[in-house]
Amino acid sequence: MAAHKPSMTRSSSTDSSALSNIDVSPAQKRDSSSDRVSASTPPTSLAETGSLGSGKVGKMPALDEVEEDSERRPKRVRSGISTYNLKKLSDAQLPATAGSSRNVSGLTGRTLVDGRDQEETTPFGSKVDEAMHMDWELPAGASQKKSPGRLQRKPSVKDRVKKVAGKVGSVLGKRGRDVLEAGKRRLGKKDVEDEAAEEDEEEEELPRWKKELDTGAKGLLDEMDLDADVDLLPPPPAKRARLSGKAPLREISQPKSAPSPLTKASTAGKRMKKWQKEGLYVGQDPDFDPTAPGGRKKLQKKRPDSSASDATLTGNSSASKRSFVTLPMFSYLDKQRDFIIPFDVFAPSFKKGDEKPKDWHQLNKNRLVGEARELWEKSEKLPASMCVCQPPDVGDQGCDDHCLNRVMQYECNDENCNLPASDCGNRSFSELATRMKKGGAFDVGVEVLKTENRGFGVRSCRTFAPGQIIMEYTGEIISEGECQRRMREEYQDKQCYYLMELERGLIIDGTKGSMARFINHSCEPNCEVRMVKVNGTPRMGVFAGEDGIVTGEELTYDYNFDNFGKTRQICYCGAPNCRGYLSKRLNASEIKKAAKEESERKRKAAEEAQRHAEDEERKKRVKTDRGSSWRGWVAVDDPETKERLKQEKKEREEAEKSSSRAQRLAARRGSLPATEKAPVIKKGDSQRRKTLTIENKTVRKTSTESADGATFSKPASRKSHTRTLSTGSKFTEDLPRPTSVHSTAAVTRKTEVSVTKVRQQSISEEIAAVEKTAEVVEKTVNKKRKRPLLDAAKSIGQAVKNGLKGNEKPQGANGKLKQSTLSFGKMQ
Ligand SMILES: C[S@@+](CC[C@H](N)C(=O)[O-])C[C@H]1O[C@@H](n2cnc3c(N)ncnc32)[C@H](O)[C@@H]1O
Repeated sequence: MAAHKPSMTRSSSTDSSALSNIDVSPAQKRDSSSDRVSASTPPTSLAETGSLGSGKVGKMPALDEVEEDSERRPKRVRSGISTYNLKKLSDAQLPATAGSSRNVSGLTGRTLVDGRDQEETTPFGSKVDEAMHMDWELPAGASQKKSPGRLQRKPSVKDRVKKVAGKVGSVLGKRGRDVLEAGKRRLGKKDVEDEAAEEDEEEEELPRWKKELDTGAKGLLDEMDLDADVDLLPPPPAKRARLSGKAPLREISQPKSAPSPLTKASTAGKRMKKWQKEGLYVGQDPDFDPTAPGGRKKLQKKRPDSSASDATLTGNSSASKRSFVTLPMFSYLDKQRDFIIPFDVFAPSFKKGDEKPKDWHQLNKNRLVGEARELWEKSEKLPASMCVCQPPDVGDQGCDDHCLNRVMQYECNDENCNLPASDCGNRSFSELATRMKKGGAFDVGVEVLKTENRGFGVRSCRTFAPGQIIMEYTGEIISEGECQRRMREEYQDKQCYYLMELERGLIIDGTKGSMARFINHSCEPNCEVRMVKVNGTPRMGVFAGEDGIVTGEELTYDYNFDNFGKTRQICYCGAPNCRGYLSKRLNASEIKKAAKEESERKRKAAEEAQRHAEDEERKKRVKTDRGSSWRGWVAVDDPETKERLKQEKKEREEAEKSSSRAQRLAARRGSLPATEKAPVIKKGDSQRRKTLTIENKTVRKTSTESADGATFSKPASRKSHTRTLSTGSKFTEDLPRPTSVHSTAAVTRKTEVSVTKVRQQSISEEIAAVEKTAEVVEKTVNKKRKRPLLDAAKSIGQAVKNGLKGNEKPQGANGKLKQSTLSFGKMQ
């Protein structure tokens, strides 16, 4: 079988990272096997565990392990699935060791090349073996018969077989077995000579399962409208989305297409590693470390162009320079997910139990509605443009910031751009179309998340370079009139609006629209939304901002609207320079005006607050001053009344000072409190008199009604009235000036009661003294006689006491005080 020995080494000819470093050279096999295994593994645990976590891709044991294992096992002939052993197909060239047969699922490079022990037992295998040898060692003449391109395709025959086998080893389900059988039949039928010719047919007639595997998860945007560039791509893959569980399988093949900016790297040079296409590294340059100080600067250095960045991110440039890539965004893992197994990392889509947006009709292409259609048709046709950009230097990207098309917001295409697509840096929507066509979660690169206080939002699940297109904002295109109508009639009760101006007079209503509708506002955004004319059609794209986007970041842009809804909405973006509201960013004069208005508003608010505080304070004071008898009158703020009362007080004070009569009375009264000094009422003060009159009446009434039942039931003299009145007046004066007349009466009543108590004490003392005197006199003067004087004194005293207690009327003729009572009156 010397002719079957391949003489070349293949290090990266397959899509799979697991298979990409398989060395089929027997000479080198043993020495470098372990190195190759590690080299084919992504540099962190993510890629390794991606396959482990999925549970669908077979575990890859280390080569030594496999060898040991095989030596221990007895050699056995396998049938069924095992007859399709890749060892056969790949024409093993390693020296055979006893019992080197292995389980298919334990795929390693060694497994693929060491299958000699089964040759005799598998005619099918030997056929394939022959075919494989033909691939590699066709005589020169034979190869010349075929087209020159054939030789280039030959490695892919092998790869494809390996892929199939890889699936057998990894999927291991009924489907896998069916596939295997189908492949077996197909291969078995064909003649070796014809096989290569049929490759192309096979490629076209891929069964559904193959398409699914090839395309992987369709992702979330299965209705994406693809523009003209899509024509260059092969027919779309399976219609239904296959979610992240299948994501690791997508790497198996790339769609054959004309080179696009995105696929350029993979078609022109090395193929992309799995970890570069799936997982948190997607879109990330190996040199890029967002956690390092100034790490983002690395992103900024890149050209603000998606195709350029994606080309560099494929690993062709810096990936090859480094043996390790930087770690992905751990914030993503810490904050958003439980880090259980890395498979979670590979499943950026919704998990069970996550809240999903309701009432979202996904619409991934713009739809003209109503009169917008007419407006659209009538709209000014854009003039054709042609950029004059020169081919870029090696490693650079053309159509940069100076590109005429770019400046005019036109996207370059083959008609309006001189450069080939691979050199042009102004084909964002074309790149987006390619990504969406692939449809995997990491190609789409975004997912919906539920935020704490802003409803739903959108988060990236890959890295985007500055200026790279992320997604398109699509929805129903409506006219302004229709927009007003919807706002008025349909959305009046809504919290969220999804309206965005596309062009003059045309608005995109994303209520039915793409995932971009969920992007929230931030006063310090990381994205920007721009209109670009693609083949003459205006489209709205969401682009990464100048700092780029790292995996796990929430996407935001500045809404910058005038009136988002009827009232201003409070902004919860949390940016240090947050404007506070979801409102427009203002220019200098508007800021000045707004600042003035704001300060005026603040001043008024402060005044109001001050007034309120004063009112509160005054109410409190009034309450305290008035004590428990206070009935809740409101203090009067009327300045006139205040002034008048002040004046009155002053007059009274002066009168009090100058009244000698008042002083005499005070001296005579002795025990009475000084505050009860009677003021002198000025003549001519009619107002004052009037007030006093009212008080006077009140006092009289009070005397009668008093619970204490004052015994002075004989109408009080003019003098006593004056005294009482003065007391009431004084008390009133001390109050914080309620103007109610009613208040004066109440206060007066209280005053009267307090005065009466003082008098009661005084009277009692007098009575006691009189009684004592009478007793002494009678004892001394006439012991034998009756004691009329003492009796009279006692009688009077008793009467007074009774009167004070209110029990009985005082003793005396007709209930009236006797003569002696008059002297009591004098004693006051
Ligand atoms: C276009 S929608 C964005 C998606 C929305 N969060 C949802 O759940 O559908 C705009 C609405 O989101 C909310 N929103 C967006 N950004 C916000 C922010 N920074 N602060 C508060 N609310 C915000 C507001 O209610 C706004 O009307």
